[in-house]
Amino acid sequence: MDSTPTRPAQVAVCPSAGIGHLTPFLRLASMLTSNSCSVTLIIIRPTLSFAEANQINTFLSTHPHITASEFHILPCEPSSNSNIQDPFLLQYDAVSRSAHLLVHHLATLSPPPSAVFSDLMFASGINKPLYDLGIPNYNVITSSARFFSFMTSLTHLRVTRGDDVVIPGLAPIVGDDIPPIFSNTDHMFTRLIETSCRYLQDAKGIVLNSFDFFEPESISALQNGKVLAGLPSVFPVGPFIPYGSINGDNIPWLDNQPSKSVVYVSFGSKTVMSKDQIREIGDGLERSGLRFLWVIKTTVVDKEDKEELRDLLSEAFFENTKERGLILREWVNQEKILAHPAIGGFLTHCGWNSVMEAAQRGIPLLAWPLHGDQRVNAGEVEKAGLGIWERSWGWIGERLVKGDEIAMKIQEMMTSEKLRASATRVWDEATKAWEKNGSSRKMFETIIGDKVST
Ligand SMILES: O=c1ccn([C@@H]2O[C@H](COP(=O)(O)OP(=O)(O)O[C@H]3O[C@H](CO)[C@@H](O)[C@H](O)[C@H]3O)[C@@H](O)[C@H]2O)c(=O)[nH]1
Repeated sequence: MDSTPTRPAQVAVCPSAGIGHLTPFLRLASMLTSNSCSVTLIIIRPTLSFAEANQINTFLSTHPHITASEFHILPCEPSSNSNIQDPFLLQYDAVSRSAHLLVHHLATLSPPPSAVFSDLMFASGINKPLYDLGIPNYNVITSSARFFSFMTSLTHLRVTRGDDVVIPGLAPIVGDDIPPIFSNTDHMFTRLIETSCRYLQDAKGIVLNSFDFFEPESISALQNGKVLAGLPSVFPVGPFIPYGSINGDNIPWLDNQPSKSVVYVSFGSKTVMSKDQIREIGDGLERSGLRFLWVIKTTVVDKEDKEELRDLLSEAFFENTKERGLILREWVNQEKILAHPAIGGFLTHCGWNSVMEAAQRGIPLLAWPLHGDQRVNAGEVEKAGLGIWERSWGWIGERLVKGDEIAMKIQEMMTSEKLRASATRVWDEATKAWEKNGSSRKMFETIIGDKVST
């Protein structure tokens, strides 16, 4: 018997910008370190938001075995042809333009990585060089399998605004669910996604934060090569496992609410909506008569000044809901909130992390997408039985959705026995995926096995 001790695999984990991309990578880093890998976390500098900086600090303090290595990206540049204002999109572009420098940066790590887990935004700069160096590189996809299928298809199909998109192996993607920017091939973000996906073939594998039960059609079409021939192996290993103790305090108010009675309302880390729409949500929550925990964000990046709550909502609203509602403006610990027994439903924009976190807890969702992948994600939520989606509301901001409509849908989410049962089934299946012989666990073990032996 070979008595040589196996050296732990040296893994570099490379997230890109924004909490929605950072969080799944921190979870993955934690999962890898719990499975005997020695992990170096690449930290993009500068970070855009306080939330990211805090999350990284807390993560590193709770994971002393993980080494951090700062990677300074090139400055953001205003987009020449599409007038992009969103600081996160500009940051993705800067990450992608800096990606070739990451290869040199990785080479300076000591010991050098024997495997890399990197965000799709790095693909154009690192996939080919790492392939040539014989270092297995797994591109980690932070969105749904279905939206990923759409992104990879941009390499060969033209999107016409409003038209359904037909992808082999999948039910057509409804035209209205695709953000209009994807019909503009010159748009910086469209080019970024398309170019990145061209390099996927040089990756060792594609890691998805999804699981077989949740997205059977897309996962199987990706794995069988129907979506795109030449893709490397696809590993659905979701939901990524939360590592606990992220920043954000306990909310004692929740402890005093009855089981499954509270509607949690939050639209992710960077959502902004009009004041009128915020007032209508307030009206909806008031009319619903339900308890609620509402996280209001009025800035795209949390470093900007906040609007006074009293300027957003009326005195009457505060008076009428003071016994049953709590509004928070700061960063909350969503992971902890969703795990709290008082939470009975979640009005969400369907950012994929929020979807997977709700799946892990069996929390019924009411989907109201804002942008990007979120309408496609909402469709997956509905199909899997985790939530309901009122398509007529459109994207957030497309039309003013009135309080009475919101109240009706929230009540449906909170009272439907059928929905609660199907959401509980999703919870069971998400749990099973990570049990011994579960689909995600087996996939994860395959990656670890491949990597250690490379
Ligand atoms: O106050 C807050 C707000 C958010 N979160 C966490 O932050 C993450 C937010 O991620 P997500 O729900 O995916 O929303 P976004 O930040 O909007 O995510 C971006 O990234 C996702 C993954 O690519 C995409 O699906 C989204 O469309 C895109 O907007 C989740 O883990 C939340 O639990 C908190 O803990 N506290």
